[in-house]
Amino acid sequence: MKRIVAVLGGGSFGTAIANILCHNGHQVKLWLRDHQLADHINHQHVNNRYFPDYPLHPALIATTDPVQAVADAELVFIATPSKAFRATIHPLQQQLAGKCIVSTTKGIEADSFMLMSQILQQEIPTAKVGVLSGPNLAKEIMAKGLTATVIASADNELRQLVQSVLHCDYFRVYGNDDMFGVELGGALKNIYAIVAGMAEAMGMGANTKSMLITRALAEMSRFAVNMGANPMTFIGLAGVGDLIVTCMSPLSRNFQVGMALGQGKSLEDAEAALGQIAEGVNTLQLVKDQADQIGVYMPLVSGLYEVVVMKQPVEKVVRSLMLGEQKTDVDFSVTELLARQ
Ligand SMILES: NC(=O)C1=CN([C@@H]2O[C@H](COP(=O)(O)OP(=O)(O)OC[C@H]3O[C@@H](n4cnc5c(N)ncnc54)[C@H](OP(=O)(O)O)[C@@H]3O)[C@@H](O)[C@H]2O)C=CC1
Ligand SMILES: O=C(CO)COP(=O)(O)O
Repeated sequence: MKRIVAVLGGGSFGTAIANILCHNGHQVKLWLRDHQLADHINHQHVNNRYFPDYPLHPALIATTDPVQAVADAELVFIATPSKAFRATIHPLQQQLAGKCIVSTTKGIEADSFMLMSQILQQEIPTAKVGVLSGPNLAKEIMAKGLTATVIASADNELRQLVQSVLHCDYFRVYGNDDMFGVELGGALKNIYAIVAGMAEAMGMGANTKSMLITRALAEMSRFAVNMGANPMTFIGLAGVGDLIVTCMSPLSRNFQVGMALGQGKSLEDAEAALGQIAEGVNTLQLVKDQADQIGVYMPLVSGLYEVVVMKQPVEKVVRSLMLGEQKTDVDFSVTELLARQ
């Protein structure tokens, strides 16, 4: 069945999602800010700022008018950076009321420590809300590389709707009802991708990378469970899956920022050279403060904070991490997990 869908945010991920929706025969409007880029997409069928090498589906309509973009849509995806999320939806409160709205944004709001789904519930209380997250490098999706994602929502109808509009022979969509855990996983893994990029730039070996990814998973799930997430979510695509892809692929912008830092560049230069969003930089500061407040042990977050914010030499921080107090390997026992069910 042909659906009317809107995507707000015509950067890398919004463009990739809009293109799949068109590929699947749905009527799609993509909202973006830049008039010239919108014209180019409508006439040349290429997003020449974010994906100059990939043709877009010719049926994709770009618009710079957000009201027009969402007017007839029953389903709306939001793919703006977390910094711009509330400002994007606030003026559309009336138009978005009662619709199915899915955030694809992997970040946390500064000051409030709110996730995007929580902002949606606050700004548009009548909406049905979901979150799309997983190991989803936009460029690989544009290249039709085989990919899986997770739609998380408490609303079964929304989960089914999103599965039906997005799934195709190169994009598989799994469901999860732990929206909080899925969304937190997507935000947290960006921090560890920066650490992994630094390790890569410093020439560290496979043992080190494996240690980093595994301890990152332990740390992010410990934090998320403390905040109310289901620990099982972290063994899924939106947990360990997304952590692996962003800590291993040079396509990850967070990994690229880490690489630049590891090569001795300043954070400002690293972000400027990227020209796209790397959410992990803001998330680091917010999670460090929150972890300190609620008393969760997060040595990798603290170590990265020491390097990036406190400007401590990376060698000194690595040494103190390695020589830290001895800990157990796995935090959660099977008995404990079963008791949580
Ligand atoms: N890229 C990826 O592989 C994936 C990204 N995500 C998540 O999706 C979110 C968006 O990322 P992504 O698409 O990659 O980012 P990009 O940097 O590629 O694009 C960001 C988009 O948001 C727009 N934008 C930036 N600032 C504002 C603002 N203040 N108001 C309105 N629009 C704004 C940009 O417009 P303009 O071009 O005019 O600056 C652009 O259209 C992030 O949270 C990211 O973590 C999730 C899965 C995969
Ligand atoms: O979230 C992503 C892949 O799942 C994209 O990661 P980056 O934002 O680091 O590019």
